[in-house]
Amino acid sequence: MTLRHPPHGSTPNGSPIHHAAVATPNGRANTTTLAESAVARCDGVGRTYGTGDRAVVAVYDATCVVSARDRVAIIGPSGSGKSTLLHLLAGLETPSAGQISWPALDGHPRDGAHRVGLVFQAPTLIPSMTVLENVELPMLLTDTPAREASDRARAALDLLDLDGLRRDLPQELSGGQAQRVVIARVLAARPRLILADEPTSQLDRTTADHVAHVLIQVSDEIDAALVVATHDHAIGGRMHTIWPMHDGRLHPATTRQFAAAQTDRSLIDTSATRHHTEGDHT
Ligand SMILES: Nc1ncnc2c1ncn2[C@@H]1O[C@H](COP(=O)(O)OP(=O)(O)OP(=O)(O)O)[C@@H](O)[C@H]1O
Repeated sequence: MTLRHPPHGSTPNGSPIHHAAVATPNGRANTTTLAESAVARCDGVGRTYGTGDRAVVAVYDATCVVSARDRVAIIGPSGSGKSTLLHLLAGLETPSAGQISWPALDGHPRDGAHRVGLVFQAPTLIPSMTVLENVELPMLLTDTPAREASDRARAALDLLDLDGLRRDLPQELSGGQAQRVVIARVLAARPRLILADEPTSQLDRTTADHVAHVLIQVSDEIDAALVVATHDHAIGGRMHTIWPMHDGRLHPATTRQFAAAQTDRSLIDTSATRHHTEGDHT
């Protein structure tokens, strides 16, 4: 099977490694390979949908590390594989090739307590439940005592200035309020890794900026790593690390390179790109 686009940038083993960028006192970015502190780690991960002439490689040979408290933005055109990579990192998809591990989560991204928190493009709230009940629900489903779930949900809603909306139903909320309720739900569950897929794409500029701010504030509050797939430069500019993605491939870059990436329309063009293959690469 061949891809239309050849690999970019490689390491001795042929795979680009995407390390966490770590700020240092002198302002320079260092890299870290602390495998034991990795919240999530991909080694040569691929995901192919379909087979034969219809096969599409959504993610090809991705090697990357998300460390504790990282702030990563995956930026790329529509169809470049950002959502698929997030789903792989969440353990919602199984790789067709390579391996994903979650060393700092005891190897289990979704078992037991809420180790991975998800924020999607459209707020995912249960329409028949109040705001408070929506925030409590995931904790109750994982056997958190009712009193504790209620306390944590109320505290999360307070922190996000949503305490006045506790009894409201999702249909009564604006888009920005609903997305903040989803973030409150993540905050209350205290995951180690937050994965957000275009969390601000349906919001106006002011609301998007506020939601982005809140998402980062919440990640700081609970010491979680944050990975956001986005076209939104306002979010990208606030992250430690940028992972440009194109045709299913991750390209190494850090925030220092982001200014250059912003002028490269190939990284932010929203036109769809697909990468058809002649077979399965696994
Ligand atoms: N379940 C699926 N079955 C078949 N093809 C899929 C599936 N999910 C994704 N794809 C294909 O994989 C490629 C990557 O899709 P993905 O949604 O990951 O890209 P993306 O960068 O998140 O796009 P967008 O920014 O539009 O959300 C696309 O060509 C898409 O059509």
